[in-house]
Amino acid sequence: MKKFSVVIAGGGSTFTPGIIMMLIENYDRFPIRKLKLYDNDKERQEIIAKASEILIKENKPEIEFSYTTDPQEAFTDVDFVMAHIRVGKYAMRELDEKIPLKYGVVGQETCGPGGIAYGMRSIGPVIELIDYMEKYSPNAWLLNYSNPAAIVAEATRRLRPNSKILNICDMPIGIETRMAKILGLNSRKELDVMYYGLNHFGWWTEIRDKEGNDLMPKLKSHVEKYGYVVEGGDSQHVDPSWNDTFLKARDVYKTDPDTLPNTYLKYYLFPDYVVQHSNKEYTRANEVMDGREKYVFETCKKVIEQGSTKGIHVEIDEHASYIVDLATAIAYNTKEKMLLIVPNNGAIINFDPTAMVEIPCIVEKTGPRPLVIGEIPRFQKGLMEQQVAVEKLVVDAWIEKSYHKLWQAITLSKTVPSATVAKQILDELLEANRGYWPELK
Ligand SMILES: NC(=O)c1ccc[n+]([C@@H]2O[C@H](COP(=O)([O-])OP(=O)(O)OC[C@H]3O[C@@H](n4cnc5c(N)ncnc54)[C@H](O)[C@@H]3O)[C@@H](O)[C@H]2O)c1
Ligand SMILES: O=P(O)(O)OC[C@H]1O[C@H](O[C@H]2[C@H](O)[C@@H](O)[C@@H](O)O[C@@H]2CO)[C@H](O)[C@@H](O)[C@@H]1O
Ligand SMILES: [Mn+2]
Repeated sequence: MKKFSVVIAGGGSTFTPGIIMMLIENYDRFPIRKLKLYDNDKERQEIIAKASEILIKENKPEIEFSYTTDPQEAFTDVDFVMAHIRVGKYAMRELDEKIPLKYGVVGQETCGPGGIAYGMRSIGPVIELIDYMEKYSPNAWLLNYSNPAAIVAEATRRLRPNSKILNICDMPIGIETRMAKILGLNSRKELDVMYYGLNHFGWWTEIRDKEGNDLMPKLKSHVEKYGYVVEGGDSQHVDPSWNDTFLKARDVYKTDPDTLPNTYLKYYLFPDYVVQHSNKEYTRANEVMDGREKYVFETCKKVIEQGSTKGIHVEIDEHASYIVDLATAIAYNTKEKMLLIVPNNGAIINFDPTAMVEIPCIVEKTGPRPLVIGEIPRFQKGLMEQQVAVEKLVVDAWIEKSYHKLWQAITLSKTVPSATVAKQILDELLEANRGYWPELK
């Protein structure tokens, strides 16, 4: 059996140790000969990397492990690049969230003005990853889950249309895991779903078991009362803000009881509620810095100090095994049905063929084959047209270095009440992002 060489770009990510444990756990179906970490922050990555080295030595010593900030070393001799970079790290995420909130607008990592600011920071560095990969390992695939995935995907469609990049999001996977719990099933893999939308902006239209039985009625009656809140929850969403997001799906669902919604639609359909329930001084970025980031880095430091994981629990991010599903679909032509962010190209008949949509695809050796969705209703079509225009305007703004296009993008976001407010937010984001965004004219 062929063994693969993998580089994780964004090696210093809080998700890296859990993903490495997951890769070790899934070694039998996805054998790895070489695993490299790559980051542009040497100090941050070193802590994660030194602990990872110990994890690998203890669990799969046959994997050759290394870490680097040198692109040539990182991208030479690789089959898959798994990318989860956060350009500007949590310090910039905090500003993305807090600046819009000052003006009474949703402050969120990927939705609204914060997501737009993050998109303007991420386009260049993700394109850079593609270029490194193509220069040093032209046959490799880039599996990207760096955010904001919608804007990044539109940028890669336009700027690197022939590159081997697949954009994927774990939000539907997380929600489907909850759906399986609601239904009393062991795994989301027992579900057969149809879904359409944009990234962080979509709807399930069908959920069946493998025998074809309709599971929507049971799910709807749960979501109507509790949203996606399930007994026991899950280990990744212990913070109150996540619970609120899963619960609010109850109201999002009411806007179209024919479908089941993605949780992040709450930012577009209930922005007033979201703002009222946000703390302007302490946002999700603060929660993550005080929670996940602190915990992951403290745990890694303990592992390094004692030179082993003895008595220290490093959780396997089994939820992230969708990345292995994707890699094996490409490597072994498994033809697994997966939700990916791909060019619409007629899959949604009554929608812009050039839009990047999130839809089920059969994933093969040569890449994804999107399934036909057909026509979508006016409500969803209207919302998606507005949002896709925002995403396209951001990419226009980045390519043309246009202040005006970026102002239009923020103005058009459903989360923003007027062009005046859009301009105020834009001007403050622009100052905060100097050095990250292209110089706008
Ligand atoms: N698509 C999804 O479903 C999904 C799910 C979870 C997280 N994410 C994304 O994964 C990313 C990582 O999240 P996190 O919370 O662990 O962030 P993090 O800040 O802990 O890690 C990101 C790492 O990327 C590095 N980095 C930044 N710019 C880089 C560049 N140009 N080249 C190389 N490395 C660079 C940083 O130094 C940092 O170590 C984010 O983009 C996040 O939004 C996506
Ligand atoms: O606020 P964060 O950093 O905790 O999460 C932001 C990310 O939220 C989604 O990912 C979730 C996913 O939905 C869930 O199932 C589980 O795996 O945890 C992930 C991280 O909490 C979203 O899909 C990402 O794009 C966001 O970055
Ligand atoms: Mn996502």
